[in-house]
Amino acid sequence: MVSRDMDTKVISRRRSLLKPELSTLKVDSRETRKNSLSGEGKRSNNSETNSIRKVKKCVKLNVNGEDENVVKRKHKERKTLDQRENRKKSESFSRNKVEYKKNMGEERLLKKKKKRGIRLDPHDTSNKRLDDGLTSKDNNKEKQEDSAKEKTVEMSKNAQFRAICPSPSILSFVEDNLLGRRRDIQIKRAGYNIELSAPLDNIPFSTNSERERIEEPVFRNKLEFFAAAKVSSSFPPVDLPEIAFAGRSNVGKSSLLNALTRQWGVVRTSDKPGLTQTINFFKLGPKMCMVDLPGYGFAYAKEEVKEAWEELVKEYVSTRLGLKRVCLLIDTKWGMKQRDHELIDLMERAQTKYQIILTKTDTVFPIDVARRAMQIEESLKSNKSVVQPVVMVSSKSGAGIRSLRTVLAKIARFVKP
Ligand SMILES: Nc1nc2c(ncn2[C@@H]2O[C@H](COP(=O)(O)OP(=O)(O)OP(=O)(O)O)[C@@H](O)[C@H]2O)c(=O)[nH]1
Ligand SMILES: [Mg+2]
Repeated sequence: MVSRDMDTKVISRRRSLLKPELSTLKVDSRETRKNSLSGEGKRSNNSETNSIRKVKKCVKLNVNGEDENVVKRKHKERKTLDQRENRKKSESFSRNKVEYKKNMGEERLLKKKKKRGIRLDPHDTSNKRLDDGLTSKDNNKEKQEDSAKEKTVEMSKNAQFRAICPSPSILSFVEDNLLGRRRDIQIKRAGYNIELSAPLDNIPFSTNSERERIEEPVFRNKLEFFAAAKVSSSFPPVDLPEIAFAGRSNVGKSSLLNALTRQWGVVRTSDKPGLTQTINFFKLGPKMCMVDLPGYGFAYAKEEVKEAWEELVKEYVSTRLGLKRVCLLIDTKWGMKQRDHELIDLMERAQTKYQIILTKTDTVFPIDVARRAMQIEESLKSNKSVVQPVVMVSSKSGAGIRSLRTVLAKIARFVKP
């Protein structure tokens, strides 16, 4: 009985926590007590225990006397709350991580920038980082100023070039020989067969090939290679009058030899500067010798090797006894360069006869060919060893080749062997 009373008491104490059905249970428990006091039989007693059991089934109490369902619910709620908090924390952590990385990256960049900004004394010669910091800025400024100056000089050079008025004789020569960049249709209309190699060098409509049609008999001879020299001691003995072809690398020296003799491929050519690396001697019949010189200036070769070629060329043009003329080849597009002037000075001092040949005339407009010829003729007016006029040619189109043959054939004619 005591235990039963205790149960009912606990139930009433916890009624606020219980569901509505519990209030009915409370009524039941009161009735049970009444019944028990009035001494009613076992039946009522049993019904009371049954209802308590029912309550016990619905409401499980834990050790502290708390309802387990409620505790569970609370626990669940706390758990979900905790999970939410954890998620928030992890999100904020990853966000922070990204920000941290960003900051670190910026810091590193700043550090790098700071490194570049190290100020160094420009007058301290022991300092090896003169290109850093302020000095580099100064250098850049200087460079920019220099390049701007160069540009203005270059521009004024171009302007000066465009202002040249070629003489009527030069202009008419350019037109008559179809020098300069021409369209195939124009060459065709002039009566030349554009299917032939170097068509402008041949008789119009000629189907006869190559050497037989050459107007200067000396150039109909076979071109024969007979010696190559890397040093002056290996120059061959002087037997014949020599005509040498000098100029910057890739200017078209070897190609011109082939075009003059219409013997394509006898002298090797290449679009890579620096192919001819020795002084090559070719016999052209019993009366003349043609000499192909290595080029100077830019070439695919080591610096010391190029210097050796240049020295060899200088020695040849200033000391060779049999040398009757140096054809100094100049690219029409680029004109004369520093190295060309150096060689001219040397030949002036050595009193070696030389003539300027403008090459690759097919790469520029006819008016520019005339301007370049005029410009060079004017600049060399006071020189003593130069042979005028400037000759204009194109080994590719054949323009001007016949005129050059005429000039060179005269040398062979008048020279006594
Ligand atoms: N468009 C055009 N190209 C030419 C002419 N003459 C030569 N070339 C080209 O220029 C390049 C160089 O010609 P080369 O005759 O080997 O020149 P090089 O002066 O002997 O050169 P190095 O032996 O290196 O000093 C080749 O690709 C030729 O085809 C020309 O009249 N017109
Ligand atoms: Mg060559």
